[in-house]
Amino acid sequence: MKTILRTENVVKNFSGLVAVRDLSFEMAERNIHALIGPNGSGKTTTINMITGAFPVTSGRIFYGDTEISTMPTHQIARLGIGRTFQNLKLFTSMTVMENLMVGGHQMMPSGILRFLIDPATSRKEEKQVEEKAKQVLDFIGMYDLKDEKVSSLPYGRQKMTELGRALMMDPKLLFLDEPAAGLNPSERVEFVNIMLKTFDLGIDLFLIEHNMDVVMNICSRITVLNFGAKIAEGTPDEIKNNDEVIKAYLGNRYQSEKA
Ligand SMILES: Nc1ncnc2c1ncn2[C@@H]1O[C@H](COP(=O)(O)OP(=O)(O)OP(=O)(O)O)[C@@H](O)[C@H]1O
Repeated sequence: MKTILRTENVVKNFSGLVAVRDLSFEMAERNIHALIGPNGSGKTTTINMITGAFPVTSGRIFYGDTEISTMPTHQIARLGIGRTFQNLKLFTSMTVMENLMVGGHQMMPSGILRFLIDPATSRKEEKQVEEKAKQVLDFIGMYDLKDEKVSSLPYGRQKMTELGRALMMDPKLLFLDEPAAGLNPSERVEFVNIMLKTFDLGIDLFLIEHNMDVVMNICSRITVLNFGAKIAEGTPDEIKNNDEVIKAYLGNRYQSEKA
């Protein structure tokens, strides 16, 4: 199967602290892949390097055949890599619709200068972004909430808004940082359903997640970090039964969740 993402010996140092050490892994196309591990093991830092938010200290990252290790965030986004954040990065005083439109505009060629030079094209783009936002709102089941201020919505709806904003950027590969965190059981079921629908659209998913029920049920491949280093990789069954992963992270937690 074709590889969509590959890291080669990636390292991230924060003034003396090695957050990610010599990390090499591959993600195959048409997969839901998870990155798991204890708090502080380097998961978010890894996503930050892949999406261009942090420069790598050393090592290389490839999206398909394209090296992205030194590309700026906006260029990586334009290639088709999207993300959501552990601590939501929404404009809370704006409406749901406005937040989605900000996401859509980031992918449009026109900026404020273009509006001054060519207002007709800018208006056409505005209309396209609005149409797309309506489709995305429908897809995430939030059309009725489109005019609500984000700050007035429950956390589960805010998280869904962030997913919607990421979808506005037409990703081919979407990174989700702890999608299930903070959700109540029914919100979690709904979010998982939307993630699966997103995958069915042809968008590959890469999750950081501590909820092992979610990970074990929807992911086909899992990479495990501990103290910044990869300690295991495999299918959910392989990971559940890996002694090093049980010792470093899972303990009997997964067994007790299943009980
Ligand atoms: N900007 C930063 N500056 C300095 N240290 C950082 C920075 N970002 C992360 N770290 C450190 O790097 C290490 C890895 O952090 P990271 O957030 O990647 O872990 P994580 O596995 O995502 O944890 P969690 O599951 O708690 O989200 C931690 O020791 C953290 O304190």
